Amino acid sequence: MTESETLSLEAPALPESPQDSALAEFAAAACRRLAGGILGTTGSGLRAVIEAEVRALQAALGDSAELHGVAAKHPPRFDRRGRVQVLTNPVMSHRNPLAPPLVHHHDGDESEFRVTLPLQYQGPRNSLHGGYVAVLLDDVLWHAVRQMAAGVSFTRELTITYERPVPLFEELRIIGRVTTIEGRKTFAEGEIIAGEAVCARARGLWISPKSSA
Ligand SMILES: CCCCC/C=C\C/C=C\C/C=C\C/C=C\CCCC(=O)SCCNC(=O)CCNC(=O)[C@H](O)C(C)(C)COP(=O)(O)OP(=O)(O)OC[C@H]1O[C@@H](n2cnc3c(N)ncnc32)[C@H](O)[C@@H]1OP(=O)(O)O
Repeated sequence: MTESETLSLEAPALPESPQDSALAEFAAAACRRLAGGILGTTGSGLRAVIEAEVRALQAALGDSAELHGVAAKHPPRFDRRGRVQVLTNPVMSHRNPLAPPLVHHHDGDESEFRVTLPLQYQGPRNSLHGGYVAVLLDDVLWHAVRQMAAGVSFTRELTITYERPVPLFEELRIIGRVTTIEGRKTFAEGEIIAGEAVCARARGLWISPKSSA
């Protein structure tokens, strides 16, 4: 059980209604679609994309049936001091339009994301921007470390090897695993795989600050 799950049980009430949490994630999804549409269309196509999302948002704000029964994946929680906490992570949070909607699995010392990335992540034509390659690997390795190491650890060193372009528009497997734990230091490695091809590899070191170990 994560820290936030434990704290939410002690909380007297949720900081916003379940419908508003669902609305926030719906709005984030509309922002993602808009970002792809603004980059991927021009002229009348562009106007159609914008109009469709504006209409969808207006309908959702008007409490349309669209959101009934939809549970937010990352509703706000209370922390230990009773403050509202929103998951802002730009890779994981369903409430953050910058984060692609990915599926996360964890098994033993390994974490895996599955995601298909749209146009707004493009660097070279039809390929993922190299900085975002590092972002994804940093996050998946951090999740593997988080499961295995005591306390919260921070990325101290991260080395990326770009083997071949990471494709957009097809499902990627992004994998991280812990290799060694030495006191406050946790070493991890991983890769991004498209089909059968390893496109990028990462290895790095995470350190837990003295106070949190
Ligand atoms: C979705 C679920 C969420 C649930 C969350 C719940 C709680 C979450 C709370 C926080 C969430 C945080 C992150 C989550 C988000 C993103 C995940 C991705 C990860 C990141 O995006 S995170 C941001 C980027 N990151 C930083 O912002 C770090 C900046 N940095 C520092 O804050 C310090 O740098 C620190 C603390 C890292 C270390 O500071 P320090 O002072 O403790 O370190 P120190 O120098 O003492 O080294 C200790 C020992 O490591 C050895 N050592 C050092 N370097 C080495 C090397 N290269 N190779 C081999 N050994 C090495 C030394 O030789 C010594 O070894 P020895 O102990 O044996 O002497």
